[in-house]
Amino acid sequence: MSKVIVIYHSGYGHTERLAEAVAQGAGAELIAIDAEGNISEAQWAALAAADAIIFGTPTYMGGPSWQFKKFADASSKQWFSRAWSDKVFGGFTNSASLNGDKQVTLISLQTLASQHGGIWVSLGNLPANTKTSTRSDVNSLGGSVGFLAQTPSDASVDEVVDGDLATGKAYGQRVAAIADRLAK
Ligand SMILES: Cc1cc2nc3c(=O)[nH]c(=O)nc-3n(C[C@H](O)[C@H](O)[C@H](O)COP(=O)(O)O)c2cc1C
Repeated sequence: MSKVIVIYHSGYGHTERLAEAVAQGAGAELIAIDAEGNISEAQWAALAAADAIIFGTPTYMGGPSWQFKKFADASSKQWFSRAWSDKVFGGFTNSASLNGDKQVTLISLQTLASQHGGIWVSLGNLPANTKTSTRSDVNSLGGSVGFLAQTPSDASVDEVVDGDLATGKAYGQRVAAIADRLAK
């Protein structure tokens, strides 16, 4: 089985719950970027040994959190040595508004993966966009590039939307399955 890592930042815990769902689906190890935007040397080593890396961040002001961006900039060391080249990558983001400009965040995660020479995994689910669709459905936000989630601004961590958790779990499964296929 491939080694998958979900590396994420979460300021207030909502994105963390989604990261846990993605990791559950992927059978992945979780790495949290801390409040200063750092991870340990052991965690950098774990990323180097991974077959697949899934990035996660809340959308803050239409982009990744600064802590995630600090991690992304720090990965320029791995960029120089092509250490993450040909790994499988995925990404997700969560914001308060249905749109909230979070596609911009997702594209920045896809771009980061591409800078590293990675192989990006799309979401793979059809959108749930009919009259009978609800937020409990998989992919009710209608994403395709990666996994998008929306947590209302007044929702507690326990109130993260069930359909988003299901979408995240399915996305994690997809990234892990593709990493397994490429490892053969
Ligand atoms: C500084 C800041 C900026 C934010 N900017 C956006 C935004 O651009 N669009 C949006 O829809 N929500 C925005 N939000 C809401 C967060 O994306 C939302 O509350 C999310 O669930 C937070 O995830 P977290 O608990 O993992 O930090 C912002 C929140 C903060 C604190």
